[in-house]
Amino acid sequence: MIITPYLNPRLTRPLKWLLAILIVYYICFSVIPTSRPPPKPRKPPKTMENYTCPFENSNFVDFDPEKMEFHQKNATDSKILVILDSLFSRNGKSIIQMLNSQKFAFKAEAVSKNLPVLTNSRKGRYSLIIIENYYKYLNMAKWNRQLLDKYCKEYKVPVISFISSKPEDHLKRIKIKGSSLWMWQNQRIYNLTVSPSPIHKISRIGAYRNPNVPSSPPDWVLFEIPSKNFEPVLTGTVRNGYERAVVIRDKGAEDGVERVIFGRNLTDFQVKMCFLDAIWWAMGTKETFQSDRYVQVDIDDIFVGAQGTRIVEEDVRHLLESQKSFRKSVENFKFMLGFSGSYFRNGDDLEDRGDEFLVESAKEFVWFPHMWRHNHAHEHNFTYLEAIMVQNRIFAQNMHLPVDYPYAIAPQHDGVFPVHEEMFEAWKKVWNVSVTATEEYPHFKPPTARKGFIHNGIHVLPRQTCGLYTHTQLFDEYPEGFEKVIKSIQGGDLFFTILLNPISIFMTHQQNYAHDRLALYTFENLFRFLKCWTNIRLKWQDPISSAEMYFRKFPEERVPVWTNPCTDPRHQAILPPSYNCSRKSLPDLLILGPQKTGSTALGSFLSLHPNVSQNVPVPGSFEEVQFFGGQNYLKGVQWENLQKLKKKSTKNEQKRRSLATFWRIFTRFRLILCHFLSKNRLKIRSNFRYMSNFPNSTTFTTVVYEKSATYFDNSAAPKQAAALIPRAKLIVILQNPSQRAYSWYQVRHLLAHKDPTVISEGSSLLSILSTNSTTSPMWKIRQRCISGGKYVQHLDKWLEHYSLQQIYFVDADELRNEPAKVLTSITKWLDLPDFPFETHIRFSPSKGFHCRLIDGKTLCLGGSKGRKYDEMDSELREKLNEIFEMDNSALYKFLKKMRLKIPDWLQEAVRGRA
Ligand SMILES: Nc1ncnc2c1ncn2[C@@H]1O[C@H](COP(=O)(O)OS(=O)(=O)O)[C@@H](OP(=O)(O)O)[C@H]1O
Repeated sequence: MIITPYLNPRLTRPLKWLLAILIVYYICFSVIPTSRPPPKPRKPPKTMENYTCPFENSNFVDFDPEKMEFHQKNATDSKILVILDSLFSRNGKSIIQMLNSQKFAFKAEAVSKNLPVLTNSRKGRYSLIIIENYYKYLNMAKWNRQLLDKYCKEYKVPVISFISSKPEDHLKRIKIKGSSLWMWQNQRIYNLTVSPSPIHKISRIGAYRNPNVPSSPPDWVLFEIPSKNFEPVLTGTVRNGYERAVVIRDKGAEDGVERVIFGRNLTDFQVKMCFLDAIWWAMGTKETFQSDRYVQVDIDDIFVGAQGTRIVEEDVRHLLESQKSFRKSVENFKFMLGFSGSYFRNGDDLEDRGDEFLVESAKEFVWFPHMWRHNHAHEHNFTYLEAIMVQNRIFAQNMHLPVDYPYAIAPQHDGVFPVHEEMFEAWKKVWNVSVTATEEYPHFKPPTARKGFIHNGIHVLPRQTCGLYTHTQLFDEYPEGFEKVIKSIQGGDLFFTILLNPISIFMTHQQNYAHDRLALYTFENLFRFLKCWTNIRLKWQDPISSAEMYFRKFPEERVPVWTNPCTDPRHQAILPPSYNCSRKSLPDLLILGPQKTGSTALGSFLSLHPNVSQNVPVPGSFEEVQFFGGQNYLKGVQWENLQKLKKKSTKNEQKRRSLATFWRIFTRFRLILCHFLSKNRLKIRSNFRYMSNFPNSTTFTTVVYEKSATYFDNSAAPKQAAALIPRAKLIVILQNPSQRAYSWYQVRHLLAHKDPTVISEGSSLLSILSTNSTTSPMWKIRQRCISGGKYVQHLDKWLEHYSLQQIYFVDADELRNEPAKVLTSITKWLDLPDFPFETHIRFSPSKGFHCRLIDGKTLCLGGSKGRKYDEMDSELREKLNEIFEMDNSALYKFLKKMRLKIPDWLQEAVRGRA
């Protein structure tokens, strides 16, 4: 017999079968569990004492909003001047945050030898002056102090200031310079009480507490209350029982200047509330001040969460009970539940029952959609997003979830800001969404600076956090201890979030309502604390009404302010992969104009430099991008992308519809399909529009410029440009405004032949300029004609956002007569290598202007630049010079003060009128 090294097939076949059976058995009974694991033990609900108001039974005078008083000012702009000790001081930062949150216009400056300009030609620039350090105010240079006091008296502008203790100073009782007021420093107080002062709006008069923290040093500053000329706003009781003022109002009887002086910084919540009251007293009116606060609590991802962390039936019952009891503090209160259907019944048995009970109680809540799963919008295209939204909608229909409002929240706010156009489009198509909320606009931090915006018909409201995340589930395991939650509720961040925002939309998660129900404790106690200490009325309203109210109150926020997503790590993380932050795609230089000053010539000469590139020509807007302050800005940074998408939408309408049906039928195979779709998702994604105007800018050694002569006198452009390209350099061309207006008129005059309603033929510039009726269409033309020449007025706006060092001024006459010289100076300023412009620019006698010399050919600008028309007659010149007299004089003073070169035409203009 031959023994082979191989086994006989008759033997191996049964072995193979046995092995196969074993594998199948293993898969069936080990990898795929036959039954769910038993529910994990759950934490019992925490039994903890709720907050009780220390003066619950005291008889305070009821707050009457009708009786509120506000400070009456003379003619001033509604703006605050803030003079800070330094731009980085802690108290200074708190002041700025408060002003930001209340959306008051303000100008903050570090204290310096020079006071900022306080008036313009007609009125005062500021209606409140906040000085961080009262000592600096008292010891100001005599002439500055006189100037400031005179301004405050004349315009009835109050001063708010802070005085702090000097721990090393042995003097306790000090007389305040120039006043009958005495102060005590380094004091400890045992009772802090809200005095009956008309300054209070939010603080409840009579409310008191012992603010003493045993370990804190005795560092309060207290004021003696000398006479009726002074009024205590907050009082403190010292050890021997004397009452002194912690915040005092100097009614101005002694020197005509009203002041509110704080003997404490903003670290104490009662003092901080008092500061809020004081700024509203100084800046507000009965119409603008509001004591109602709207609170919306969203429970995001109501079905999302790991097994063992989710809500059960008993938690849902408590949610319902709390909702009812919250209505006693918050009018109409309703929890808003955000759902992703894919996770329904994804917990253990108890949790699945919890999900079912939620659905059974659906009509008790307000429901809003997320995605089908926890999908990150920026990773997907319109088709995919639409499909998963449809799937979630089918879930809602099947479960009879009442989705009553066109409100949705994107998982992790992804796609809301930075805007992912395709998500906005899908939202509108599937859910008809008109309102959403995000924490990311303009940036996550600081929360006090969060804003809203409207884009593509969707109202985006600011969203707030309240410390209730998926990882903050239990009382005893709260990061940094439960004390942090208490602090936040009792005069901390959470308390102030409600005080500072007319509408607070809070994000919470379902885990916060499970086990020991941290969220219910948090809101119950927050509402109790607010009721105890403030006069505010808490209310709930649906998000659509909130959006309407928000943008009615803050209409200036309607237009979004686009920022560069590459400068914010959180935004960078949620950009489509096609967006490449390592590629330079924004300009470093803006040629602002104004119109008709030679900006096209300047740009074309600058482009001769090998290290300079320009935006690609844009048809239909005179080759200019005209993004900032224009219609293109409203379309968003992705507007071209959207147009492409829309075209595709109509073409692919049929295709998508059938895809949605396909989804309905084959939901079980969704993951495979997701995978398939995600492979194709890059097909219709493209770059941001504004950025795609700069395709040559692949290297960082190149200066990329954009020239839009409409920017200079556009009031929205400075803010919008500074938000997107804060480090950009700017060029402004200074042309004699009379000449500039005349050149501008030539364009209008030519256009008039096509549009007789704008300027009827024969309307001379002189007649347009002589128009007095501000309601006539001619007045509009007049204003547009002269606007660009009011240099300082517009420069003021640019200088609010850019430093003077970022701006280069070109003399238009010099540019016209000696362009190479001007260009060489600009090259130096831009830190570019030298370039022999003189060999590339040549004067063309036929054109009458300098032109580029390229490959031996003279290339002049087109017929619309450097036109031939009659000289201005002397009457018109005189009229124009008269119109611009004040503006020219302001420009002269400005350039002189800043030690900048004064163009010859300006020297002459000012001398001529002297
Ligand atoms: N080299 C050269 N070639 C042609 N034109 C020159 C040049 N240098 C300065 N200028 C003056 O520029 C005026 C047009 O200004 P802008 O380019 O800023 O006009 S626009 O606002 O962009 O339409 C234009 O105005 P008009 O003369 O009224 O046409 C010129 O006076």
